[in-house]
Amino acid sequence: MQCPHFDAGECRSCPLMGVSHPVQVADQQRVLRELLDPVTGPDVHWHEPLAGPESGFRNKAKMVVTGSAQRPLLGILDPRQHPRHHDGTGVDLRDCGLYEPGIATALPLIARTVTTAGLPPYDIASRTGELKHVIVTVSPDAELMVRFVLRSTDTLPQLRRALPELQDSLAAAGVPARVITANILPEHQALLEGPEEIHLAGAPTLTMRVNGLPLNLRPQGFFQTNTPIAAELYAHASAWLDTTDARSVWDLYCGVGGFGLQLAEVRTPGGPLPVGTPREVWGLETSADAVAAAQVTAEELGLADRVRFAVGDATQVPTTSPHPGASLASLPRPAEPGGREGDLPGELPGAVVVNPPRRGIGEDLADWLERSGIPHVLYSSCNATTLARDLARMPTYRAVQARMLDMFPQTAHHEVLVQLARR
Ligand SMILES: C[S@@+](CC[C@H](N)C(=O)[O-])C[C@H]1O[C@@H](n2cnc3c(N)ncnc32)[C@H](O)[C@@H]1O
Repeated sequence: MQCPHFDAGECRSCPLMGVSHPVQVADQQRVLRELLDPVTGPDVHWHEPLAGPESGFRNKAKMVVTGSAQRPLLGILDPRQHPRHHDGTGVDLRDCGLYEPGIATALPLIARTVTTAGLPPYDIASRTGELKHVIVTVSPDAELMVRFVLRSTDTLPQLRRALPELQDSLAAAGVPARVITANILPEHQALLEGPEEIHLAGAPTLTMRVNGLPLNLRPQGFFQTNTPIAAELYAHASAWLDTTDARSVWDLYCGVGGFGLQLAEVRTPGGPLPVGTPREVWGLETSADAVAAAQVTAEELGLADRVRFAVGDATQVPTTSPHPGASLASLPRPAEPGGREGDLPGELPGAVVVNPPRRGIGEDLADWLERSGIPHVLYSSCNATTLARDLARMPTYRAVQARMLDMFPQTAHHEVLVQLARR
């Protein structure tokens, strides 16, 4: 992939731009193995890395708005300036090759709305102006969620007046806006968004259809960056869990429920449980928006009797679980070698999926899992360094299989899924 902004030095978001994609993937697999092999040992079955397209894969654009209402720039603050002494000059990245085509189509139309509505971009040097960011997400059905991040509600009336024209133009371009919101971020801080979200038009959620599951995304909910690779990630988790006899699973850091909903029944033939065997799922997540959206999907799929999502801190799972008896003080003993789910004290699940942010699951949860007796863990990580650190605290688990998924081409980041089984 070639990028004029990278070549000009005006965007540094893609440090591997210019390195051929197969070399990027092979290098990352090598680095990953160097980090994990000392912890997991040699017996893991490493699948070939799974790569998708090297461009046009990002389903979300987070654009800083600079320039003027007449000539808005949608992109980033010029990275050649020092952040502390930045004069607010921006670089327009509407043509960034990483975005899915639906976003590339939408951005010029959204920029036109900035002009029509007369929204003055926020200027970080003078701390004046209103429009800070535009955040656009595109679904696999080519529908959009468009969010205007504003300093205050002052320009909301003029934005509202301009919306019908934006909606018409997006629909005519084949990328209808399913959700439009304003997010209010009053503080002068390097944050993407604030806590207050004002619904302006359309539905409350964007449907992200993944492997046939209608995942519901609310404005502040997390969604994996690269939809086709996310689909592969959930499908792998499903196939790998289907090699076990787990009939219940906890989805920790569940977001909008992608793992949990995919794992709600056995889907792969040839495993110990027949295809269609239902699983109990309990998901935990700190974002109330994401939990509400996950619960709606469970209800839409008719799974609400056995698939439940809750707001809570996964690192406190023993006390916030649906099994309050399983507090830190009354941890179940590890299963005996060869023990099965049914042998465990209490009502702990047959398997746990963890998919934490870059900081990993941390000491408390790793130690709890280590002592829990839970037979199977699927760890999906976007940071191999914290993954290796967490796995080192869980020596009772043996890594069975692992795969790198190329979620973030052009960068040194990737996703890795590891299946663990209690020794
Ligand atoms: C990498 S995302 C994974 C989301 C989801 N599993 C998916 O596939 O889309 C991490 C998620 O963890 C949530 N999170 C962060 N810290 C958490 C915590 N301490 N407990 C529970 N969830 C947390 C974030 O809000 C985010 O949705």
